[in-house]
Amino acid sequence: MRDEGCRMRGGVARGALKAGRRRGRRGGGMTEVKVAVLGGSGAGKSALAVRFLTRRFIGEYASSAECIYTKHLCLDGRQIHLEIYDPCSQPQQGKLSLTDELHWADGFIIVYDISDRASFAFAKALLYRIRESHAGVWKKMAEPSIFLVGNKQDLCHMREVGWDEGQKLAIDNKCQFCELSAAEHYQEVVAMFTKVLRNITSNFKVKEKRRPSGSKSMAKLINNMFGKRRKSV
Ligand SMILES: Nc1nc2c(ncn2[C@@H]2O[C@H](COP(=O)(O)OP(=O)(O)OP(=O)(O)O)[C@@H](O)[C@H]2O)c(=O)[nH]1
Repeated sequence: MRDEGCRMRGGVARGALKAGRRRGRRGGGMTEVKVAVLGGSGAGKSALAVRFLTRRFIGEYASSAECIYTKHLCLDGRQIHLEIYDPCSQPQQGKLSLTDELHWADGFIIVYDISDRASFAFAKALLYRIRESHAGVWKKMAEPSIFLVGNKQDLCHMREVGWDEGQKLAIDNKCQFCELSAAEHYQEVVAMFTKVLRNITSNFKVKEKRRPSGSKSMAKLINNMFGKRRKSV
């Protein structure tokens, strides 16, 4: 994967989520990929996104503003315009709406902190909400790509959530799983994001194959309308 720089758009994220529902192709042969990083407060959402984008772990991150980071990169010869949505502090109680996120994102990274059981319960609720929506309103849309991440593996001496619990939750929800530390495992963070991007772009390829191109479908329509008539004359 080749890195071609990144940019951050803060404050306007909610509006951008509502506006940016176009999927897949972007001008200039770019593929547009949108990933939402979700999880309980303090699970390490910003740390993961910033680590991937800048290689740095800076320790403290503003949690009062949601933002969308953008990055251009080249993956498997494909130019990608990546947008990463990082919400501000997500309350671990209350009703989960996620409507905008579900509509906006092509894929989700659900983060919990292995030293905080409440964050694991919240990750479970998020997965349930995504699955539930997909089975309902959005069932005609492509299966979203989901990666469950147990963060803060460097704090395993304070572990409250077992590796096997994370693995089981991922299997039950048909998603990928890993444990890592945004603080200490840069390569693992990159590998995880790369898997998410590969998964999403291969979903796009399946969709492209299934859907006939504009000109082909127009030809089919014309054929259906006039071809049959010609036969009967
Ligand atoms: N030890 C350790 N601390 C981490 C790791 N990742 C994040 N942190 C710390 O956990 C705290 C919360 O990290 P954030 O990235 O702000 O978490 P967040 O989920 O974006 O938090 P909110 O925006 O408040 O919801 C910060 O103090 C980070 O330094 C990690 O891998 N290991």
